[in-house]
Amino acid sequence: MTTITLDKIKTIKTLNNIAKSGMAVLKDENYKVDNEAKNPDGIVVRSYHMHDMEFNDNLKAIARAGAGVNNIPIRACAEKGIVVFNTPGANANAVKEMVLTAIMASSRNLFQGIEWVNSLKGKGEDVPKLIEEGKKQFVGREVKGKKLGVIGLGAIGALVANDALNLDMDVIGYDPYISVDTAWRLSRNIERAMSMEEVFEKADYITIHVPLTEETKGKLNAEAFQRMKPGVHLFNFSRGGLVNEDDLEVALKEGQIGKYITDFPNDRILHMENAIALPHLGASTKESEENCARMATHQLKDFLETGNIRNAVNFPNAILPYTGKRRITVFHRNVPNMVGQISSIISTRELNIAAMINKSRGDFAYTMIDIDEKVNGDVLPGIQAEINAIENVIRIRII
Ligand SMILES: NC(=O)c1ccc[n+]([C@@H]2O[C@H](COP(=O)([O-])OP(=O)(O)OC[C@H]3O[C@@H](n4cnc5c(N)ncnc54)[C@H](O)[C@@H]3O)[C@@H](O)[C@H]2O)c1
Ligand SMILES: O=C(O)CC[C@@H](O)C(=O)O
Repeated sequence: MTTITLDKIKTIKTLNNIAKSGMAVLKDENYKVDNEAKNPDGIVVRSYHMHDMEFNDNLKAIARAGAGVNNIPIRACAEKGIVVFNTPGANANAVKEMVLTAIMASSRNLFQGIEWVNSLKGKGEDVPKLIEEGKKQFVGREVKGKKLGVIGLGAIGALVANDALNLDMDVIGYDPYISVDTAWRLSRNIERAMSMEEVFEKADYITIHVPLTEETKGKLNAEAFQRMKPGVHLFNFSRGGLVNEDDLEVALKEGQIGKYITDFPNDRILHMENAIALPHLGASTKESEENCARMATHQLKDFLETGNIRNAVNFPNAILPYTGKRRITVFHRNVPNMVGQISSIISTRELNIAAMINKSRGDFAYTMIDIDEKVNGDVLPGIQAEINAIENVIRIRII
């Protein structure tokens, strides 16, 4: 008979540096953090590229301490019943502060100004005179009264849009998939664009805050640049892949884009004039790293211990108050009659279902069932085998 091991110690592997206060959440006798582990139950990650990784059969969840999940093969994970979490909003304030800093700094030519002043090192007593003579090349413009276009009004975009109003900027925003919660938080003084093109045409500054997906990849291209006001400043604190670099190079050369400020440089970008490159610092504050790490590890722990799913990106959220009784969790495809088949396997053993939840998201679904009595361990392998044999079941876990 197969043995089902319940309540064993869970091994966690980290693929990036994760804030200590986050890892402290997993510091108890039920967890072992081992970064060399070959068969971890859970992985905590930031930007580590996971697309080429092989996942072991024991891996149950990946917790991304951050927002973007383009470094993780989330569909392939769903196919294996591996839940991928992220931490929505946990680093949004850090990125917002960085974007607003970048808007002001680019407007006043601070980046180039500082570089030039540093180049005067060694000029001795002439430095003050040279500065007064040379500063005219860095005359900037004020943001007050200019229009900021915000593409993507999620956790970061909404904060940027609201706060830009306090800098006396006019703000126009575009997000066809905006959530109700975010819409409530947005100031009514933000103009609503009906298309991305409208933002391109109207804004003096454009900042993009959308995930990198098949839909958004390369969205900022020649066609987009041509619609923009000449000399526009473009801010990309989301992902490099949103921009077509061939087209960007031309637009910068021709002055159609006045400045491109990005958190995602590569060698090519470093060679482009008026491209200002930052070392992916948007979320790099102590506060944000701790927020993300704590949220990620709490979600991971809760899932490993109770099966509850909060803030997954490839499975639905599903929360069923945990009673400590036997819980059967099943990942399956989103097709009819799965709940019926699963529950009949339980009821034929005359076990009473105490609570149940079934949620779906796209092609995938998740069912949790609590059994009333603490069942004899011998019954469980049979239940597991029968549920596993149902067509369209991806994975079963008994807690
Ligand atoms: N530079 C950094 O360090 C850093 C830090 C955090 C996040 N990010 C990046 O920023 C992105 C956004 O982060 P967030 O926390 O605001 O995420 P979020 O999920 O809260 O917001 C994304 C928003 O984009 C919208 N959207 C999706 N497709 C769109 C489209 N085609 N057109 C317009 N809007 C669209 C969504 O409706 C959503 O409101 C992340 O996916 C990540 O790639 C970067
Ligand atoms: O982990 C980081 O430092 C950056 C994270 C950021 O790019 C995100 O998408 O949340």
